[in-house]
Amino acid sequence: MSRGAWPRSRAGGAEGPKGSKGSNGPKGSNGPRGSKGSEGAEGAEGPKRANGPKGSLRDPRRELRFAFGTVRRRSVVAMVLWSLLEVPSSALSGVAVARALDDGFLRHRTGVGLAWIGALLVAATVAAFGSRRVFALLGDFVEPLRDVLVRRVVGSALDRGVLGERDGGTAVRLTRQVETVRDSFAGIIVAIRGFGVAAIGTAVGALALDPLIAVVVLPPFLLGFAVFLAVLRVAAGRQRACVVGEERVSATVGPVLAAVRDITASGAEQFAADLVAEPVDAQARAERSLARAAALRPLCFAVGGWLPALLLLAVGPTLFRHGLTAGALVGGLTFVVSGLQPALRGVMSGLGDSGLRFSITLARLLDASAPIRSEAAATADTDTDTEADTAAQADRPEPGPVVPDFARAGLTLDAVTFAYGPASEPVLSDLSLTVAFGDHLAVVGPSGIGKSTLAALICGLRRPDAGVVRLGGADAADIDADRLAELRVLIPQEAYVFAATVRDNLSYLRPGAPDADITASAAAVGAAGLVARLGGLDASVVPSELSAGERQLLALARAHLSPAPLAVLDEATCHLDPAAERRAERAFAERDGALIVIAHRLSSALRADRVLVLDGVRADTGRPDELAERSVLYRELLAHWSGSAGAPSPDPGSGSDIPAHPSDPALVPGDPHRLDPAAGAGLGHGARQVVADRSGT
Ligand SMILES: Nc1ncnc2c1ncn2[C@@H]1O[C@H](COP(=O)(O)OP(=O)(O)OP(=O)(O)O)[C@@H](O)[C@H]1O
Repeated sequence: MSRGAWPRSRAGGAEGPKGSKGSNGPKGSNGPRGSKGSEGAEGAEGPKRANGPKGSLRDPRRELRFAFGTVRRRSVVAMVLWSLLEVPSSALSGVAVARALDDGFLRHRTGVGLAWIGALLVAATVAAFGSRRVFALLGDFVEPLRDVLVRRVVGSALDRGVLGERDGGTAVRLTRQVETVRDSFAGIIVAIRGFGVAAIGTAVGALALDPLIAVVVLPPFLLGFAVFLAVLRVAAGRQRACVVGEERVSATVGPVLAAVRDITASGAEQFAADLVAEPVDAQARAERSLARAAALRPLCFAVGGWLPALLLLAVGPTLFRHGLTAGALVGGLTFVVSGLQPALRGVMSGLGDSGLRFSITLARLLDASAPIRSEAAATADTDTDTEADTAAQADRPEPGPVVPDFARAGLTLDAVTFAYGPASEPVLSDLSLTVAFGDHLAVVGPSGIGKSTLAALICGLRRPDAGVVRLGGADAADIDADRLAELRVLIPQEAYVFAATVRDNLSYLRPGAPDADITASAAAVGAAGLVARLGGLDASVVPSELSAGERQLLALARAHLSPAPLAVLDEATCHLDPAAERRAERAFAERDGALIVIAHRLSSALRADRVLVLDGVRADTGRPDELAERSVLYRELLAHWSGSAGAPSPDPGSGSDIPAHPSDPALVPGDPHRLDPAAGAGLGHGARQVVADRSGT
């Protein structure tokens, strides 16, 4: 038996195994949350790997847990429900053949025989419909995994960059490996699902046809599968040993070959040969051991796939004496040949090939992209053990799980400090802020001052180096991803839409939302016209055919519909014209909950109840009019914005319901280049003053 039966899966296929040593496992997927000093935080390349497998290479369950942890429960439920449509076809296959023979063709009742065959065709059509939906659903399984991995790889590369490590193309290679993981994960899902459908269908069908058939056919089938699982476990371990052995060989042979002239000159040939011999022998042993495991795979198929058929034929004459009909015997064989054998073959190839490729590539990927945390964060954590910090934590909430309640506790930032690297200046320092349920806060500040960083901290995407961000009273760092998604929604500047229906895009954060709610949210943010033009909720979205403004409108509608009480708009309306922006912001302000707008236009700031001005590491908060009086930076920003207020960037393709002409209250009607002093109504004194100043009145 060639070892090809257990393909030599390599990390990332063609890219080869280059991951780093093992790590102590994934600690989340959203950025730098891993523990300092994890082995995975070491460089991802080079001879360090010669030290052999650590951590993850010993435990494939880690990869499976990681992958399935990204799958939403509703996707699993949908997959199971659609798969159920395939069970009748599987169950009917043997039954229909048996009845067609016994009740139809063998009694010269052709019509009855054809009717059973017709019933089988109908069931197969229903099954085909179910399969189609199942394959369409595959994306819901694999895309979240890919997103999590890409975020992790890119985040890790950025963090390493900040720490001064050279990337050397690792991020690109790892990103390619992400595709390998995604495809092999899909292979695993398909294999497991197909096996389940065939096993359940055959069990139900065989019992319905004649329990004797089930008794003969199912035990060897399950035995073959059980043996395969046991062999798979062994093969996976040997596969890993081969990968590691290969790495040891290359790490040892490489330096020896590079030094061959010196070795010859110093007469150290024997020493060098001994040095290389051990890893080469170990590698050969690992390969032979893998080949032996590979030889067991056809045996498993023989037991699970062929033994049931042989047994059926062997005991057939005996069963006839117990009332088994010729049709039932043929039906039983049909179950074996058209149900059990393909299912076993599929699961063997899915778990044996895709499974091993998945497990090893993902293990490498997780290790090589293990999150690293800034020194500052690590130091902060270490310091928490000190007495001083114990005292400082006295006013933290009671220990124990806090159930976040945004309506009660809103958002608070307590003395938050954050820097992108240990050697970097903090972007935010000692920032405290409270946003209650119902608040509308605008965040303003010069470009690069830290507004997006603040948004990421608020949303729990980054963890402060010092201080704490609390959402609904709970430390955002302790809230799991699903709960976080229920608490806050972040709409970034680059809106994300995906190739699916308009409904899928809009209800992504609130699956199963009624159409009326989806339509209401679309209308509220000004996307109703766009939805209508696209062809309604069932129309397909082709992301590349949408303008940036149209993508923003869809993302805004999706966020508006989400159940999260806190909405954070990080320049999320920058591709809309001012009127469309005003409408979208108003929709969010009127929504139940709190709104934080990272403002990029004067009007956004003036509309808010309060404004947070970020100025270097300093910050000031107040009503727009108060700030216009006391904050030099805020006045400068207003002046800068009002100077360029006439340069709105309406997106002609935004599809907004609102005319593209800017009708912002702060702009002179018909003259987008000037501010309207009359617009001062509703604005504070300071803001009115600025409007008046800038409009020359
Ligand atoms: N991932 C990162 N790694 C290192 N530095 C970063 C990272 N992201 C942002 N920065 C730096 O942190 C600072 C704050 O960036 P941030 O994007 O939060 O500013 P901003 O106020 O949102 O800017 P803008 O208005 O231009 O979007 C900038 O100096 C930026 O270069």
